[in-house]
Amino acid sequence: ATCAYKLRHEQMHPLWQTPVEAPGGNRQSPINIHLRDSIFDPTLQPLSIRYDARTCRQIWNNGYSFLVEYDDSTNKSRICGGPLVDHYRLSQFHFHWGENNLWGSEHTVDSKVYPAELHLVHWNAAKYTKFEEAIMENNGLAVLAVFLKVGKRHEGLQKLVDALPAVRHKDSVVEFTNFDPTCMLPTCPDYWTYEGSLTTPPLTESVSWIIKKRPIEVSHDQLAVFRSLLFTSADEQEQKSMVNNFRPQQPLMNRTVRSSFS
Ligand SMILES: CC[C@H](C)CCC(=O)Nc1ccc(S(N)(=O)=O)cc1
Ligand SMILES: [Zn+2]
Repeated sequence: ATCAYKLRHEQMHPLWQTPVEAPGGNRQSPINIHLRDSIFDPTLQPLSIRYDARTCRQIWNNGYSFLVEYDDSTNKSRICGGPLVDHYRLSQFHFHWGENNLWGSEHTVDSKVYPAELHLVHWNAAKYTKFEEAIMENNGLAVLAVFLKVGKRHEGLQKLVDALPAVRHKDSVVEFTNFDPTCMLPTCPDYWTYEGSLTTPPLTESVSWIIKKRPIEVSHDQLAVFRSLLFTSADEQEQKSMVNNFRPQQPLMNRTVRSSFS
């Protein structure tokens, strides 16, 4: 495991080879979830998740991952409950993955790493008027994370996989509609939660993280299509494959991870 860990660190995306420490960060993400130190919190509510496929708008390659973006001008796609006090609107979802099936996730569970991790990004529409404002506030964002493991083919994901070749290069955008992210959520309601940050710049400490305990399964071939994307734009001569786009893990500092299950 240590050799894979070392190899994983060396393969990391150049952006992270010199780990970017947020100035004075004491609630940075991602982290390892150490099960023995997590605390069951019986006051945690069930998560209430409502997504409307009709709010799905486009998919684009931002040079770091590929994002599926939603219309967040209404509360049609939103989450509330769980550790959240307010309701949060879905803005986009994206993934982080490795160059192989040995690593790729940002969070780990007792140091177990998954080949990929899904992030559904929401912002606090009860307190703020737009995403760019919420991103700067300590209760501004809620990211729902789901681990991916390699196994049987994920039928719901195939529509997304089929759209990826159209956004192969950085800054390419295509219309992408009628996709309900509910199909990518495990049926098991169990999750961990902790207060953290964005895992890419601006690294703002504004995220309530909600991490599902159970992974979803995708096929080896589906994950391979993620790795066919490029970090580079069409006009750059060197084409770099988009892999290992995960941030190094950050110190837990004075934080506790709570679980919704005992
Ligand atoms: C000027 C800022 C700009 C608007 C930010 C756009 C954005 O959405 N950033 C983002 C979102 C989620 C994550 S993660 N990986 O889920 O922690 C990381 C970065
Ligand atoms: Zn992410």
